Amino acid sequence: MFKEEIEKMGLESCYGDFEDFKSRVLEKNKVMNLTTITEDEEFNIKHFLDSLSLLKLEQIQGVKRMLDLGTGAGFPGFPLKIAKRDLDVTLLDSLKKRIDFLNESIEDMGLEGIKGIHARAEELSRKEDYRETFDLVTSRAVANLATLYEYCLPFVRVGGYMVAMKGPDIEGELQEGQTALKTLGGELVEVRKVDLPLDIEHTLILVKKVKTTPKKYPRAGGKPRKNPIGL
Ligand SMILES: C[S@@+](CC[C@H](N)C(=O)[O-])C[C@H]1O[C@@H](n2cnc3c(N)ncnc32)[C@H](O)[C@@H]1O
Repeated sequence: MFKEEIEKMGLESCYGDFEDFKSRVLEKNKVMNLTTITEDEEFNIKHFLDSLSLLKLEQIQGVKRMLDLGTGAGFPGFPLKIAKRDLDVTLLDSLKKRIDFLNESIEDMGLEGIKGIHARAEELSRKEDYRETFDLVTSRAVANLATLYEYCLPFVRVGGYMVAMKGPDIEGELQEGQTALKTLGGELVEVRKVDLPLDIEHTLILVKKVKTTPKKYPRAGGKPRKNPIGL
């Protein structure tokens, strides 16, 4: 089923790389915690097809430099790089072992224009080389929206986008995140429902950066998570 789905997307030439990366994740998963999804087809759908659902957003087409924040075992950033070789991808996570695994995989697979960085989002976005420099910041399963806006938006250049990958029930989080979104210079563009095989329904929250983020954000000391803006 996966092969047919990626053929439909015109990505059949990438099939070998998807299989290669999956083997690496599953092999490493025996010695460290990378994913609870180990069954083949479930992995293909929940990790690969879900990550690739971002390509349905037309705003993604012109993106050159993207950051995947809280990438874990590389989702969605790694599959996006496999699918779009001209994309410059930074994979960010605060767990060093996961970033070490990703950098080893990048090297072994001979990929260029992709790197893993071990840091906390709130600290890295204060550095000049990273602040407001990305065309796109993605994030899946990292935090609630109000917190996530404070993690992600400082990295996005004005005119760029952030996409939060969420489950089906998102209304409450969207409401709660409104103050944070406005404070940090974001504007909600679209809430797109995505249907995946096995009747899985996910939601993509597409936000545009319309104004620069005030210098005092993100706040230090774990505040974005403990005390989200507006809550
Ligand atoms: C539940 S995992 C999700 C991983 C991946 N995005 C996925 O969907 O499979 C959340 C990841 O976010 C990372 N993370 C959480 N807070 C972070 C922060 N403030 N800065 C960087 N990484 C963070 C964690 O270390 C963890 O690997």
